[in-house]
Amino acid sequence: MSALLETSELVKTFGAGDTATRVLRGLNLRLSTGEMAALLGPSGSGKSTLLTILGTLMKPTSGRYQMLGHDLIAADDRELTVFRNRHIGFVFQFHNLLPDFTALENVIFPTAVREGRETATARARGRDLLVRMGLADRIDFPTANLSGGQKQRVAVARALMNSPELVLADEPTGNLDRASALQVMELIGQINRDEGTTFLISTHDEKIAAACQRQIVVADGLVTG
Ligand SMILES: Nc1ncnc2c1ncn2[C@@H]1O[C@H](COP(=O)(O)OP(=O)(O)OP(=O)(O)O)[C@@H](O)[C@H]1O
Repeated sequence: MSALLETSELVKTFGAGDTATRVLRGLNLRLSTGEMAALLGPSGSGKSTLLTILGTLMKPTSGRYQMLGHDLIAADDRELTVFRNRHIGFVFQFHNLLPDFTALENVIFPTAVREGRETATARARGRDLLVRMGLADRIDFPTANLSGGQKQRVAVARALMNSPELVLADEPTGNLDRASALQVMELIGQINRDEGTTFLISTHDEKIAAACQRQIVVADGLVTG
């Protein structure tokens, strides 16, 4: 499989002097197109830091990072925003849905804001994704009225709206019960198989990790397994 992204010798240090914390210590990672990988490691090992850097939301202190042939270290903020909007989707533990907006409005909202209008194509894509997330009968419900698992499935649909090559998920099932968590993972797996979307999913849960084809372990700021 071809490489979707590759990091080399990523270092991230927070702070300076005596209080400096070196979180990533020369981390090397390669993700192939179409992989569904779990990111495991003890609390504080640097998983969220790594996801934030891979999502181009923060630059490393040093090291190299390439995705789809782009040098994302050399890119400026404007180029990174364009790149991120086009190629990367995000799912977080706390989904940040707008509670008074319907499921469909939440899914298409970021795209509508970016494009300055809401198109029929976007609505159709949003509906299709919600149906695939098992939410056909919840499309026009305000998200305040949905269960935790349903909300997280809306968040996954929102992340997929622009057909990104990569979806980064930071403990997406962290506040769900086991059955809802496994259902979200099953639906992510279907999207991975159907659309070839690459997923990197941080989790503390071995069962969630086992639902992925690959397990990447981070410890002390390095990939150790
Ligand atoms: N902005 C920051 N400033 C200073 N230190 C930070 C900052 N962000 C993260 N850290 C530190 O970096 C280390 C790694 O944090 P990170 O959130 O990446 O770990 P994690 O593996 O995702 O942990 P968890 O599994 O508990 O979510 C921690 O010691 C944290 O305190």
